[in-house]
Amino acid sequence: MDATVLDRIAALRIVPVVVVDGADEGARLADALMAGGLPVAEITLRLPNALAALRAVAAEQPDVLVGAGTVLTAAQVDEVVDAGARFVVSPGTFEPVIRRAQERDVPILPGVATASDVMRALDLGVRTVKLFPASVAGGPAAIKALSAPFPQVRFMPTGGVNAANLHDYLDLPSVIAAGGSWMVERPLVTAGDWAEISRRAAEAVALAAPTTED
Ligand SMILES: O=C(O)C(=O)C[C@H](O)[C@H](O)COP(=O)(O)O
Repeated sequence: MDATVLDRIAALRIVPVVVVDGADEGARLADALMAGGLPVAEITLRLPNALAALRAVAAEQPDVLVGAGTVLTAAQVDEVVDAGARFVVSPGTFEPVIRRAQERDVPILPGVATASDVMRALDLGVRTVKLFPASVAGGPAAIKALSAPFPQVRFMPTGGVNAANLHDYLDLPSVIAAGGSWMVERPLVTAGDWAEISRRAAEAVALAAPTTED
C-alpha cells in the first residue's frame, strides 16, 4: 500500500472532485489545477470517457496526484488502477471494492455515513474514510461524534463542502482533507474556463493554509 499517497492528500488538504470527459478535458483540467497550486484530482467515473481523462492526466501530468471517484465495483477498481489512478474513492463501504483496491495495493477511501459503515471499514482494514454526503450526514458535528468511539479513524468529508464551510471541517483533528467540486464545477469545464478553475483552486489552497493561530 502506497502510504505516501494518503500523506500527500493530508498535506494538500483539499481534493477537487472533478467531472471530466475525455483526454483533452482531463489534461487541461490537470494543467489548470497545477497552475492554481493544487496538484491533485479525484476524477469521477460519471461520464463515458472519464477513464480516458484519467489516463491522460496520469500520462501527461505526472506531478498531479490523480485518483478515481464514483468507483462502485471491483471491475472498476481494475479499470481505474490500470488507467493510472493512485487512489480510489467510493461513495459507500462495499467489501468487493475495498478488497480489490487492497489487492491492487492502492489506497481506498470508502464512503461512510454511519457508525456501522465505519465499523465495516475498520473490519476490512481501512482507517481513512470519506464522510459522504458530508453535509447531509451531519457535517462537522457528525465527524466529532464519530471520532469519540473511533479515535483512530481519519476522515475526508465530501459532499456539500465549499469555500464557506471548508474550515469547519479542516479544523477538526481527525480530518485529513476535504473533497469537493466547488472549484471545478462542470459548467466551468464545459465552458473551457480554465483560468477560473485555476483561480478557485488557488483561492481554496489559500483558504486551507493553516491560520497563524494554528
Ligand atoms: O460519487 C462519488 O464517489 C463522489 O465522489 C461524490 C462526490 O464526492 C460528491 O458528489 C462531491 O460533492 P459536491 O462537492 O457537493 O459536488
